[in-house]
Amino acid sequence: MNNRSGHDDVVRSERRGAVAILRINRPEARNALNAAVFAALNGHLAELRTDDSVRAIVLAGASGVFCAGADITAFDALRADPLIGQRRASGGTLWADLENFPKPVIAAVEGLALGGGLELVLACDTSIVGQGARLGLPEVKLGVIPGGGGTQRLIRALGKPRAMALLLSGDLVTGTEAATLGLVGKVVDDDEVVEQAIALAQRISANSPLAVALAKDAALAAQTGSIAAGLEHEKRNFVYSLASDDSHEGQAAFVAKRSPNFTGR
Ligand SMILES: CCCCCCCCCCCCC/C=C/C(=O)SCCNC(=O)CCNC(=O)[C@H](O)C(C)(C)COP(=O)(O)OP(=O)(O)OC[C@H]1O[C@@H](n2cnc3c(N)ncnc32)[C@H](O)[C@@H]1OP(=O)(O)O
Repeated sequence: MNNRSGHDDVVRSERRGAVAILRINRPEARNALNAAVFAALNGHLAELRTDDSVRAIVLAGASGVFCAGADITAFDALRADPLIGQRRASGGTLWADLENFPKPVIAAVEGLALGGGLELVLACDTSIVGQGARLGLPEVKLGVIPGGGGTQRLIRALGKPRAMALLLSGDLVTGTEAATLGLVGKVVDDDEVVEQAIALAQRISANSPLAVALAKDAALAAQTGSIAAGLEHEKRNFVYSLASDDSHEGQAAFVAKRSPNFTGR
C-alpha cells in the first residue's frame, strides 16, 4: 500500500497479509501529534475502511516510542483555530473515528504513550504494551486537560478511584502497572510489542470479518447505554450474523473438519 501523498513522512504504512500497520513517524518529537499526523491518520483510515483485503489494523509509533501526545508547540494553532469548539480542525474526531472504526484496531505501545497518545490507545479496541513503557495523562501539568476523550475513556476503563488518581496527578505508570490496572490489553517484553500486536491482528483476521465487526459494534454499545439496550443491540447483531454467508461457511467448515474461508458477507 502506498503512503498517502503529502504525509508520507509523518505516518508510515505497511502490510502483513490482511493486517495494515500504521506507524506515527515523528521521532524527532517523540511522535507528537500535529495537524499533519491527524490528516495522515484520517487519510489512511479512510483508505483502510473500504479496502476489503485489510481485516485488522495495528497502530504503532516509530523509533521505539508510541506517542508523546499532542504537539505542545501546536497549541498556539489550536488556540487560533475557530473550529476548536466543534473539534473539527484539531483532529478531535480522530479518537472517535478510531473507536468506531468497523475493523479492529490494536495499539502496539512501545516506550511512551502520553496525553493524546494514551488517548489513542484508549480509543483502540485493545493494546499490546511493553513492560517498560510509560503511560499517562500529564495534561494537568501543562494547564490543560485531555481533549481526545481521555477523561471519558479512562474512567470507563479503570473505574473512578484509579482513573481520578492518574487524571488529576498526571502520574505515569509502567506497562506492567498499566496491565495490572486494566489500562491495556496485554503486557509483553519490550522487544516483542509490535510483533505480538501483529500476531493478534492476524488471529483476528482469520475470523469472519462480518462477525468481528458485529461483535465489536455490539460490545461498544455497552459504553453508551443501558444493559437492556445493549442486549437488544447484541440480539440484532446475533440474528444478522446467523443469517450471513460466513455463518453458513463457519458451520460447514466445522462439520467438514476444515478451515473456514470467510468472505465477510
Ligand atoms: C488546527 C490545528 C490542529 C493541530 C492538532 C494538534 C493536536 C491537537 C490534539 C487535541 C488535544 C488533545 C489533548 C491532548 C493533549 C496532550 O497530549 S498535551 C501533551 C502531553 N504530553 C506531554 O506532556 C509529554 C511532553 N514530553 C515529555 O515529557 C518528554 O519530552 C518525553 C516525551 C518524556 C521525552 O523525554 P526525553 O526522552 O527526555 O526527550 P526530550 O528531549 O524531552 O524530547 C525529545 C524532543 O521531542 C520533543 N517533544 C517531546 N514531547 C513532545 C510533545 N508532546 N509535543 C512537542 N514536542 C515534544 C521535545 O521538545 C524534544 O524536541 P527538541 O527539544 O527539539 O529536541
